[in-house]
Amino acid sequence: MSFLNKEICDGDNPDLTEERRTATFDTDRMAQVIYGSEKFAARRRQITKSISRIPALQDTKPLAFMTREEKITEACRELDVLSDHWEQLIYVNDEEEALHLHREVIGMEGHPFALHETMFIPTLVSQASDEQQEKWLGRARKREIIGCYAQTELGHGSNLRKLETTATYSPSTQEFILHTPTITALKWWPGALGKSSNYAIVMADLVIKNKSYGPHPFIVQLRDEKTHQPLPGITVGDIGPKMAFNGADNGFLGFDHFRIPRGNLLMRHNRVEPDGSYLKPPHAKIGYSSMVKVRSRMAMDQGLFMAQALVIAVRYSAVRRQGFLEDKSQEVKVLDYQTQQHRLFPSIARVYAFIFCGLETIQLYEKLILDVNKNGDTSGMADLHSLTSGLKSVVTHFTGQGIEQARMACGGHGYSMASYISEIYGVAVAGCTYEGENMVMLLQCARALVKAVELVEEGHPEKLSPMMAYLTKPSVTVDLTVGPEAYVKIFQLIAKKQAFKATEQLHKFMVAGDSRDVAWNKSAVELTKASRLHTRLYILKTFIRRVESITDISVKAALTDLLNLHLNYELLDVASYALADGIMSSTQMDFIKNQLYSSLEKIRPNAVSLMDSFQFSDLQLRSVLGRRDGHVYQNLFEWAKSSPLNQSEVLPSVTQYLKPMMEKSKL
Ligand SMILES: CCCCC/C=C\C/C=C\C/C=C\CC/C=C/C(=O)SCCNC(=O)CCNC(=O)[C@H](O)C(C)(C)COP(=O)(O)OP(=O)(O)OC[C@H]1O[C@@H](n2cnc3c(N)ncnc32)[C@H](O)[C@@H]1OP(=O)(O)O
Ligand SMILES: Cc1cc2nc3c(=O)[nH]c(=O)nc-3n(C[C@H](O)[C@H](O)[C@H](O)COP(=O)(O)OP(=O)(O)OC[C@H]3O[C@@H](n4cnc5c(N)ncnc54)[C@H](O)[C@@H]3O)c2cc1C
Repeated sequence: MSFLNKEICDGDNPDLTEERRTATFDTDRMAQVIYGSEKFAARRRQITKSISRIPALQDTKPLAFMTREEKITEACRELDVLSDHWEQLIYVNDEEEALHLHREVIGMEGHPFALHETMFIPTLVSQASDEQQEKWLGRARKREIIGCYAQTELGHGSNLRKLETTATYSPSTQEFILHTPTITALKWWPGALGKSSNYAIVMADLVIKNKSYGPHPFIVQLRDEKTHQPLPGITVGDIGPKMAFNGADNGFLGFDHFRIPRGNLLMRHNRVEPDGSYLKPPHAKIGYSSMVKVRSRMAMDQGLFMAQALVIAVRYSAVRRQGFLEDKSQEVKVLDYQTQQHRLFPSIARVYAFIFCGLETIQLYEKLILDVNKNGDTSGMADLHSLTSGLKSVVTHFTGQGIEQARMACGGHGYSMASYISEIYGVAVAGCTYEGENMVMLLQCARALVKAVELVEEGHPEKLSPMMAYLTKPSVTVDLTVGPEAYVKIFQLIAKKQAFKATEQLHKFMVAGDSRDVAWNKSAVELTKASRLHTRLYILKTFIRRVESITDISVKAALTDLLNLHLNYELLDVASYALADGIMSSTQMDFIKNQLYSSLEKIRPNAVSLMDSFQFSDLQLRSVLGRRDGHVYQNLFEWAKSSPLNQSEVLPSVTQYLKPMMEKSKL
């Protein structure tokens, strides 16, 4: 079957054109599955087309050759152009369309609105009262003000209970006094805080009549709206260059007894009355909702990061020829090597799996916020917190690994910034740290798991949430040839065993006299293992559910191959648990390996199209190696020629140092 789009393929590298001819499915149809609906997939394409018609948004100097200041200026220039065209390009207030627009035009290196869209506005939506929304939300949405989310401090990021910034209520003036009592209390890391934002959501310890009520969100004006100068009492600046993400001005912030009105405490769920009396929220952690929101997006966002790296690596692997197989008259595409396929294809499967999870968790968050805001129903919070805590940790870890493999799969050229993979890697792995350090979040997920195991042990399995129901499944012998459900059963047994073992270890230390906290720490590695298995089981089940629901036969067939690869690869990856516990035999292991190798062969003809289906434009990819036309060598040469070092034949470093040094050596 051929789905070659003549218009697109004309003039492309013939090797890539051949790959596109062999695809067994329509990439537009696959895009509908990836992006969750026909409507959104079509809107993405429409937006991409509209962007391509705006000359001011087309390629400028490559980002790799820009200084940090130039990158920030360029991002702001693009934002300005976008704002002139905003209403033509996207439906106003459509978060997904806005994210796509930013991703495509400005890319992933950060920009002044990165936190405005992803945390500042969502915090106002979830935490501000109707009255407060009236005051700030409209202005924020119109971009009259730029906001960020200032929580982490120099001394504390993970342990929020120890944040030191205080917001002390003064009943006589009906104000909160924000203060940074020590150097470690300086806010440190918030994106777009340093130079761009003029407002921030500041998480500070609410203090009333000498009593601490823990971290609460406040909206704080940082800079004068006309001059952009910091307001008196505020110290703010950029924290300096980072591993990647250098288009963003992550910042520091200190307060010197800075006063804000009482109405600046976000009061949708809790209140401080004029006399200082405090009304509790319906759930103690409701103020953390913006973090849950970002975590619920991370499977999707990280999946898309890994997808970008894989589009580059897979296209390049179809163009790169090196070495021989049977035919000695022509070198083979490196994509034909089994090792190359094994390096890339399991990550392709993970990309799809992560994205399917992301589609689900984004919706779960939206539902939760509706339940909380409309009905005061907080019952879904604990489950979503534990699910997204585990998911963000597992997904970011594997995304980092997958991107690094994609880089190596491009050989030497992968190491060049022309590939853009190093930037994608640098940005993606920040996700292992932000929104909760991965180990810390795995341990949050483990709290829920241990509680669930304890319920089973106490004879209350009926109280388990559906996600934990597998903890009651009895051991069974499984015939792997029957299909995905058999893999799920084995995975469930492995995950269940580990959850029980880790809990047993915890209890053993407690019985021996350790406090729960100490016993917890002595069991922490085992607990994180349980969380990973639990989360990987969720990912696997989501992948299966999604593929089962697809109606397009050819898309479903291609994704079934990918799903089979995923099932075999994941099970093989955790086989040591299964072997140790006698859940799987070595014969079954051999079966899984053979299935895995045959999946690689099945996926091979669709590899390029599976990645083309993400429909990233060249503008978004920013990769010389990964361009859709596949003219890698010509483009690489052009790119190298544009290096600032090549703008003169003899560099000052040569005339100033190397020449005199060589002259001296002659004497
Ligand atoms: C957004 C990006 C999209 C686009 C991508 C483009 C480019 C990306 C590139 C760059 C990055 C761009 C943006 C990055 C933005 C980053 C922002 C940030 O990083 S903001 C700061 C994030 N900080 C954290 O995540 C801190 C982590 N720590 C915590 O969350 C908490 O301290 C912790 C660990 C949960 C503990 O909280 P604590 O208050 O101490 O609670 P306890 O331990 O006492 O637990 C008591 C019970 O409460 C439960 N709990 C905790 N949190 C929640 C919650 N949110 N919801 C529900 N329940 C919760 C906890 O599990 C306990 O339950 P049990 O008692 O066990 O039942
Ligand atoms: C690119 C980027 C963007 C960011 N953007 C923002 C932002 O917009 N706003 C904002 O407020 N913050 C932001 N942050 C900060 C980020 O949220 C924190 O860095 C993160 O939550 C981790 O906290 P930490 O730095 O205190 O790490 P630490 O907690 O100091 O981690 C150090 C080590 O200690 C371990 N550790 C800590 N506690 C425990 C525990 N209880 N049990 C076991 N191990 C533990 C960790 O696993 C880790 O190995 C950003 C960070 C980055 C890198």
